[in-house]
Amino acid sequence: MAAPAEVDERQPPTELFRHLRSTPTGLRSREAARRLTVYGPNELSRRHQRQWPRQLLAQFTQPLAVLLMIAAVLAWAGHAPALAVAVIAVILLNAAFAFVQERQAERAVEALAAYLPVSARVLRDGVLVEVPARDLVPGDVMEITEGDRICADGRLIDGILAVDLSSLNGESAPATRTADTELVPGPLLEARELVFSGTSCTAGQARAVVTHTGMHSELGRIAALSQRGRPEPSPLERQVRRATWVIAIVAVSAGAVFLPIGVLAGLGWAAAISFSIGLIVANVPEGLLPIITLALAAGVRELAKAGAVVKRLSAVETLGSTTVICTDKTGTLTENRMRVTRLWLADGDQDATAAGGDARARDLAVAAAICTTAHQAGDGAPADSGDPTEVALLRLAESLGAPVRAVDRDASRDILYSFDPRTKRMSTVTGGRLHTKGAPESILPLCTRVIDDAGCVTALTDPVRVDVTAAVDRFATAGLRVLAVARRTADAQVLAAGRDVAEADLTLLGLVAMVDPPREAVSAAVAAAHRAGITVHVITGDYGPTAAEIAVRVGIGGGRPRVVTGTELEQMSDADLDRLLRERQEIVFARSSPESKLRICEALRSEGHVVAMTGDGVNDAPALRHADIGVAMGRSGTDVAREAATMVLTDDNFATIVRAVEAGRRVYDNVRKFVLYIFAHAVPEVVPFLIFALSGGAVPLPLTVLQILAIDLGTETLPALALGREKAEPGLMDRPPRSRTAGVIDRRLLLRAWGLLGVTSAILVMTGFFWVLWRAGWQPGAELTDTTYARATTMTFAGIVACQIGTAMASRTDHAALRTIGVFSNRPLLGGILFEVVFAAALIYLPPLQAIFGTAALTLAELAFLAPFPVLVWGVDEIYRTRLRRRPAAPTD
Ligand SMILES: Nc1ncnc2c1ncn2[C@@H]1O[C@H](COP(=O)(O)OP(=O)(O)OP(=O)(O)O)[C@@H](O)[C@H]1O
Repeated sequence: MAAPAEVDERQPPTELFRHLRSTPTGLRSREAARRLTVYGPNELSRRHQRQWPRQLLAQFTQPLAVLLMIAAVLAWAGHAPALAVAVIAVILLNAAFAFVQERQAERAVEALAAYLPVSARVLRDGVLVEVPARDLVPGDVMEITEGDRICADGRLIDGILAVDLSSLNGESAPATRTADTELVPGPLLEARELVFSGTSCTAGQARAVVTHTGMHSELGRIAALSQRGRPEPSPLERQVRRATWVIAIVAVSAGAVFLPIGVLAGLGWAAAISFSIGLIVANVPEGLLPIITLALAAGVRELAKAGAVVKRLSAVETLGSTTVICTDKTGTLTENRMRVTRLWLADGDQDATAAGGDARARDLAVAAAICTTAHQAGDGAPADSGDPTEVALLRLAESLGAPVRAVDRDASRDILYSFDPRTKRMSTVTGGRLHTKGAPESILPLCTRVIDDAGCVTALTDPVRVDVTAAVDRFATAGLRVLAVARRTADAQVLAAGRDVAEADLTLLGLVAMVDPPREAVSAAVAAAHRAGITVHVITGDYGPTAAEIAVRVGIGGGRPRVVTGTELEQMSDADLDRLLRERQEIVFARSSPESKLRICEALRSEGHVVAMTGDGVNDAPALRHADIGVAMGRSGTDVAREAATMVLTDDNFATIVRAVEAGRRVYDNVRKFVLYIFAHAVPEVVPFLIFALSGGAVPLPLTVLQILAIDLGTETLPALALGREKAEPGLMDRPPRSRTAGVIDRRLLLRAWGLLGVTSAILVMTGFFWVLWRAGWQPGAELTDTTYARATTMTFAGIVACQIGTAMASRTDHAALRTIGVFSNRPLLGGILFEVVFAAALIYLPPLQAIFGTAALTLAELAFLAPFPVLVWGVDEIYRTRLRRRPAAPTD
């Protein structure tokens, strides 16, 4: 990338424009395209691409690899070179495997950026257009408004902003940035006229000329200096790492204990050492962690395709344990496509589509349309943009024959008091008149007059107030969103006194009521959430009855949701709120403020809930950060909310949250499946040694050390990987959420792995071994010929492989019968099993491999003896799962 011309961003705008060869109306598109080739795209280069050698090396320095290396050295020193080579092969294969998986996981997370394109508004050819943030170039004039992420460094040329610089200086209080400012020397980050890439705008509106982009921005410089930290391990990874260590310690201790016993039982020292090492290497589950990371990454990739982009791998598992979803109403439960259907004027309700002939209706519509910042498709914008409530108001004015053009509206506007989510109103001043629109309870108390039936201004009497309130309730109980519209003349003196003084003594023009129908898939998704034991609360800025009606239509609150208003919530003590939430009734929190979202989230979390919370505004960011899963809207939300969230919905749809919960549960289940599979093989591998040791050597060692390694190396991994891809089990969303404290490796899993699958396999394997010995006429303590011994150990080896096939099939479901998901439905697993069989056959029948692994060709009768093993192991587990399903409440963890 070429460096931009050395620009001093602290010079006055006129000189800065001269240096940047730009103007306050921005660049021409062709010039911008040329600069893009010269300066390169506005993005941070990925440093870690060059870090792969270090990543690969790290695989060899991690403790488990070091442990295996010690084992290899001991084997070499103990004159067992074949074993040493085999252990080194284990180390190399594992490192390569873990490295590839980690890279894949990283790539999955990186690829998510493509689902969340960041854009910026810039002036190109004098027109305000939206471009991908990576296309910004020095000299561009960008517009920044509340909620935007600032995409390049720049100097303000007009307007005033509050910016959150915490990403650069850690300072959480917003800082003011303004165009007209005296130059005060000092640190760059504190310059009041400058804005920086990577920070965000929390309030205001301004334009700035871009001075630096990409790696030349302040953020780029910081990124170039700092090392990219390793991502935090997820709770699941931490749990599994701990379990891996416990097992490694057990394996090492078992190896250490075996050594003297082996010698006492008649093995020579060299053979006993080999054996101890084999036991350790076979039982250390070094491949487990990378498989888990990969399973989580696969979950992330799949979720992104389904419309839910999660930013951390660990979010996938948290999603699975979600117990409460707190959702917005507008746009999440509803379509966010508003249409004004009803009006209220002093003489009563009117149908909005038939009110064209009424001058008062037109006046009301124009006043509402003037008090907007949105754009209608066709009116200077390719598509509707801005708040859909406002687009509906612009459409209303047009349909009543009094269109308000966005250019005229903006050009004639003197002041904009933007929408305040606390007061729930917005005002604009145009030509000495202030127009206000907002929640009726917010506007009505500020009104002293009203337009009467004849279109004249009269005093707003109490009976009329009662009429207005009744109309609001009438509209709201029909599920309509209601706005009051008012006006006043505002002279310079009033305006100088500030917003609070200006927004008073208003004349009420009337009410507008609009429909925003529920999204189609939401009812089914709410029902699915309920079946899955998840409570759904609605937290909305809208009016109680409107929100309650929408909640009822989508099935929240069982037909009669409890409504708690913002005022009621404010008056409620923390203890009362806890009590209310403990009732597990679904609640509509209406007219709520962003602060109340945070309070509800805290209360729910303190009760032990795992909370998914949606939000889209700047003020929602704290609640999104605080929730277990903060969910932001990809389409309608602000950049600030998207940044604070853990998950971004690219379709803004409630149903996607429920789908994400399902995916989270499935990934977690699959992790348990391959942990079960990998753990199960320990028993049939260890039991042969126990029998040898306990018999004091009267029974020959049923399995050679290289045969163990062959199982560990060649036959285990592929089926385990395939289990990570298993489809959702039936009933996955009919179970209550798993408890937050439940470990992935619990007692039930261990009992099933070791006690059931492991013991069954060990019995079968040892039966096969003794059967071969018996057929050869062996007596305890008697010497064996080499061929008989080789055939007997081969039988043990092949027996373990056969049992692992049964274990793999059994591990595919946790509760359900295998036929409900289809015996042949996991193709990768069938492939893995085929590989396992071919690998084992090669070891048994290829003479060069026979020589290394001490195997001998099995006869048809012996193969026939092995054939039922997989079905028996799998069958025993089917019986266990049938009994589990019959139990009244199947455990979920
Ligand atoms: N652009 C606007 N101008 C004036 N008032 C508005 C505007 N948008 C919304 N309102 C009023 O403020 C209320 C709350 O709006 P807010 O955007 O906070 O919540 P919402 O969109 O209704 O709900 P949710 O929080 O579920 O998305 C609305 O019911 C409406 O009365």
